[in-house]
Amino acid sequence: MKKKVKVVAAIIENDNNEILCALRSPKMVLPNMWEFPGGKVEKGESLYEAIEREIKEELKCNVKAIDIFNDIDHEYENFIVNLICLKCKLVEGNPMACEHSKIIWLKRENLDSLKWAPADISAVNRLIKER
Ligand SMILES: Nc1nc2c([nH]c(=O)n2[C@H]2C[C@H](O)[C@@H](COP(=O)(O)OP(=O)(O)OP(=O)(O)O)O2)c(=O)[nH]1
Repeated sequence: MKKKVKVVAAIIENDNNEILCALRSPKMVLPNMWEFPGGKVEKGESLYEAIEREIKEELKCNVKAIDIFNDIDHEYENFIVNLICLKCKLVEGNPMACEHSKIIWLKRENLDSLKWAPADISAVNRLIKER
């Protein structure tokens, strides 16, 4: 049976209504694909705690998780991901790409110009239709 991993990812919007997109590095699983920054939920953590911790670790800034935007299971070749995307608000600092190859801010209508990790497509499509 395939292993299932629970992953939280942050949808962070700036004052110009742009959304933060992060490019996975060539060394990561799913190399060179775009994602919403985040990572695996640890034992005993709430989803909200997990995303706030992951963002601090990966982007060296503080966010507050507001609510769950999208929750889906996606089956990859070697594992199943339960990807939970949470809307988050930047509360302190500016995101810096420490583990990612790069991060960019994009308007909703341009989100589909990137090569997204397959599990992210449903959240991306919902965001594009959101307004
Ligand atoms: N962070 C993140 N991971 C995603 C997304 N979409 C998607 O399929 N994934 C997959 C890629 C990875 O297999 C898994 C997350 O693992 P990760 O490597 O980013 O998490 P982590 O920082 O906790 O990893 P680790 O090195 O500590 O084990 O979920 C997404 O939008 N954000």
